Formats: sequence, structure tokens, C-alpha cells
Amino acid sequence: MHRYRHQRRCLRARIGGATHHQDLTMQLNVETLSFINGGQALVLALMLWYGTHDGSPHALNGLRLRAAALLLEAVAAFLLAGSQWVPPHVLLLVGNTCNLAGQALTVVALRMLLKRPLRWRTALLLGVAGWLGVTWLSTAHPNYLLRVMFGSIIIACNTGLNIQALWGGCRKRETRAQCLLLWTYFLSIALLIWRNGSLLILSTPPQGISTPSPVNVIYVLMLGIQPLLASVGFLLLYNEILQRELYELARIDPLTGVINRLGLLEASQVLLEQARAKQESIGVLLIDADHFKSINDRFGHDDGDRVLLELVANIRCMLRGGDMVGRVGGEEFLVLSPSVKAPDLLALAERIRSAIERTSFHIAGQAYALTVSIGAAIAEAHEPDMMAARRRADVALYDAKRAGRNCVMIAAQ
Ligand SMILES: Nc1nc2c(ncn2[C@@H]2O[C@H](COP(=O)(O)OP(=O)(O)OP(=O)(O)O)[C@@H](O)[C@H]2O)c(=O)[nH]1
Repeated sequence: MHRYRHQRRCLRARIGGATHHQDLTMQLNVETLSFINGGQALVLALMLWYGTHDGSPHALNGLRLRAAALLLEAVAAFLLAGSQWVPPHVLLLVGNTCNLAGQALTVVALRMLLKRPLRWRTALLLGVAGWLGVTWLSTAHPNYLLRVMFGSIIIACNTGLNIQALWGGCRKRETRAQCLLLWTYFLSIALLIWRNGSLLILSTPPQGISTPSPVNVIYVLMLGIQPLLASVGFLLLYNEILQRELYELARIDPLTGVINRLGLLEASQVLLEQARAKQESIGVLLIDADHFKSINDRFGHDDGDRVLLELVANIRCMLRGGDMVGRVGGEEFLVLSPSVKAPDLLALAERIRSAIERTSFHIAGQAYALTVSIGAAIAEAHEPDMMAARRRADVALYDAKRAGRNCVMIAAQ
């Protein structure tokens, strides 16, 4: 019992002591940690490459580039792990080439995912400058401390490029993934400052990354955590991009690029809430192309599609800033115009009708005149939704068609 208490006292003393901290880090060696880091980077690269196959090209290519960067980082880490067997100049030159190329690829990959300017020339320039500087400081003018400082400046510049790309999105609180990545890169900068500061302060700093020293061990340990965090950030970002694309796909009409029924339904709810707050009404226009079937029959469906595109462009030109247009059917479009009363709505409808009447639609090299019929209605702020106003506009449109087409009819309230 007495021996047991004595052992516990000794253990507590060792844990509390500064020497224990050193012992612990010395037990972990740089080679073993690098081997683990290399394996982890390899697994992450395979996961990013094979685990993702949907989405737009910019999202997929961005992830593939990041996977390639991880592969390069894995090569560098495995070289360091085998430093006993690898000649020092191979370790330095090949290892640094892989690390610098990996960083440059990551800069481009992140910007590709975020749809920001790629800055690939800057990344390439930093990579070349970094490689030349590190090579010079290890062969012509060997100086480990200067080499670490120079390498850190290059890493900080690449990290700065990543932070700059992420900053806007994170400030607007657009995405959690961007915030996670931003914090990962801040951590990376903090690690660089700590490493350089420690090397400057130490009376006998290590003379190489493989030298057994607590600074090296902690640095390599933290170096392994960063790709993990960054890869989780990249995957979350990819997921957010996919979700956004699916959201838009469900609400945007693929032919004309305007919102579809679902988009209109959601937009109309928002507009109605705003209208209630201001006690204003919303104008509803139902626009239908006249005799559109004859265009398809004469020129074919593809030319008919082109006419629909031109028709939408013409309607859009006539709208004010807050107005919205969506496609509700084949050649039928709905315009929502907030804060208008019946006379203004009629004037808007008439402007759209006459603009389309005056437009020459170009089909198969020929100019073709197209007209539209428009049904107008006013949705009052007290109405529970836009459905009743939409029905009134539908009846008015039917009246316009019956009145001979190419005219505007407004529904009675
Ligand atoms: N090219 C093309 N045509 C479409 C599309 N959607 C619907 N249409 C066509 O639009 C035409 C609508 O025909 P109808 O409903 O008879 O209407 P209309 O010929 O315009 O006659 P009125 O509305 O009575 O003036 C049909 O020929 C549909 O095939 C589309 O996305 N592209």
C-alpha cells in the first residue's frame, strides 16, 4: 500500500514537471508521426477522389485538385518518415517540391470550388520562389533557421490566398464550411508563428526537421491535423454547393432561366408578407403567347424554344427592379409586381404587350411577329395567399383570348 502511494506521488510529480512534457514529445518521433500523416493524407485523397461524383464541374474538379494536393502531401510525409533510408538531398528537394506543389494546388482547388479567380499564376510563382529559396538555403548557403523562416513565409502567403478567398463568404455568414476552413487556415498561421518563434528562442535549436526535438514533434503532430480539418471543410463545402445546386434546380426553369412554379409560390409568399407589412397590393400578370402552336408546327420545337427565350428577355426588359417573372406553363408566364395599383398594373401590362408586338422574332433567318394576351389582377394585402388573384388573372387572360388576343384584360376585384 505504502509502495503504491509512493509510485502515484512520483507519477504526479513527473506529469506536473517540465521534463515530463519533453519526455512525452521525445517518445513520439518525427518519422512515426510523418508515417501516420502520410497514411492519413493518402486515405483522405482517395476519399475525396472516389467518394464524390455528382455536381457541377467546378465543384468536382475543385475536389479532385484537392485530392491531388493531398497525394503530393502524402509523398512528402512518407519521404520524411523514411528519412533514415532516403538520401538527404532527395528528401529536401523532392519533399519540398511535393509540399509546395500541394499548396499551390490547394489554392487553386479552393478558389475553383468557391468560383473565385483562380490565382494560379500567383500560386505557381510562390511555388517556384519557395523551391528556389529552400534549395539555395539547403545547398549553396545551408542555414536551417533561415530555411524554415523562408518556407514559412511561402506557406503563409499561400494560406493568405486561401483566407482571402474564404473571407467574404464567411463574413456574410453564408456557409459553415467556409468558416471551418477559415479557422483551419488561421490555425496554420498560428502554428507557423509558434514554430518560428520557438526556433528563435531556443538556445540549441534543432538543425533539421528529423532532429529529435519537442518543437519538431509538436510541429509535425499539428501538421497532421490540418489536412484532416481542411478535408472535412472541403467536403462540407462540396456538400453545400450540391445542396445549393439542387435548390436552384428545383426552382429554376431550365429552358428560360426564370423561376418555375415552386419558385413563384415561395416568392409570392415572401412578397405577400412584405405587402401586408406595408399595407400595399401586389400586381399579378398572366402572359400567354398567341398561337404559339403554329410556330412549333412551322419551324419545329427547337426554334420554338428560341422564341420563348426571346419572349422572356423582352418581358424582363419591361420590368422594374422589384418585379419578378416566372414560367407557369409551356408558353405562359406570370409576373408579380409589388406595390402597384390597378392603373399602374394595366400600364405595365400594356407596355409588355406593345413591346412584344413591336419585336421581330428571328426564326430560321426570317423575322416573325408574335403577340401575347395578358390577364391582370390585383392581390390585396389581406388575402391569405396569391391563389385567388392568380385565378382572377386566369379568367382575365381567357377573356383576352376570347376578345381576339393581343390585348390586356384586368379582372374585377
Ligand atoms: N417550343 C416549345 N413549345 C412548347 C413548350 N411548352 C409548350 N409548348 C407548345 O406551346 C403550344 C401551346 O399551344 P396551345 O395551348 O394550343 O396555345 P396556342 O397555340 O399558343 O394558342 P392560344 O394560346 O390559344 O393563342 C403547344 O404547341 C406546345 O407544344 C416548350 O417548352 N417549347
